[in-house]
Amino acid sequence: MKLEANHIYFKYGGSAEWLLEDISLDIRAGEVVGLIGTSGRGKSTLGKILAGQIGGYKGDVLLGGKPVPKGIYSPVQLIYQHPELAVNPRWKLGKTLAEAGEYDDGLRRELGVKTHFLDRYPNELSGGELQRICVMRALRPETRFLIADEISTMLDVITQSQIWHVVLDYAKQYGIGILAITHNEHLAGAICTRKVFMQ
Ligand SMILES: Nc1ncnc2c1ncn2[C@@H]1O[C@H](COP(=O)(O)OP(=O)(O)OP(=O)(O)O)[C@@H](O)[C@H]1O
Repeated sequence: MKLEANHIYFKYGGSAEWLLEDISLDIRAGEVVGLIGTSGRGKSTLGKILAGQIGGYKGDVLLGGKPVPKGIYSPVQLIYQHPELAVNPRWKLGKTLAEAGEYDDGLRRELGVKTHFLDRYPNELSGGELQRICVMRALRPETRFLIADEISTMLDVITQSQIWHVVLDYAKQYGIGILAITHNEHLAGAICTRKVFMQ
């Protein structure tokens, strides 16, 4: 199975020029594709389009040759650089996690998510603790592709490598394909099976 973006054109409202102009990209099951490019080039925007979080583009996003299903737990999961923007600030984190269904307790331990974190609101955790929960939410057997948008930039090197280790192991186990958006050439060199440059 592959996730593909075919001939995508997109601009934000009010802008005269295309931000994305005839962009095509595909990610196959089990691949770790690094998406690399200068700041402001539209990498995060493309990630959001692939994950179905932005509409109003021209072109197609297909999963296994069909439009990505909507209205259910999405098989294409996006993890953002800013975890605080990805969760409901008024919900305790246990509720946020439960929304996606039952969670895997082994995965919780591997990611270093303490059970008492789940009884707290997002502003009662550090950025790194919150990001671990967002990673945990996105790693489910139903996930087919993961868009990881600078997911570890706010973490120290040890935590960064611990989290990527868990993500890559999980992806391998379930044949998940990953698009890793990063500025970090060292990280891309260590984790990616292929790199795509947006210039
Ligand atoms: N919601 C929005 N409305 C209007 N313009 C936006 C919006 N989000 C992003 N942009 C603009 O679109 C351009 C591309 O942003 P995007 O975040 O996709 O780039 P990027 O390649 O991921 O950048 P970086 O590497 O700095 O994260 C930027 O010029 C940004 O200011």
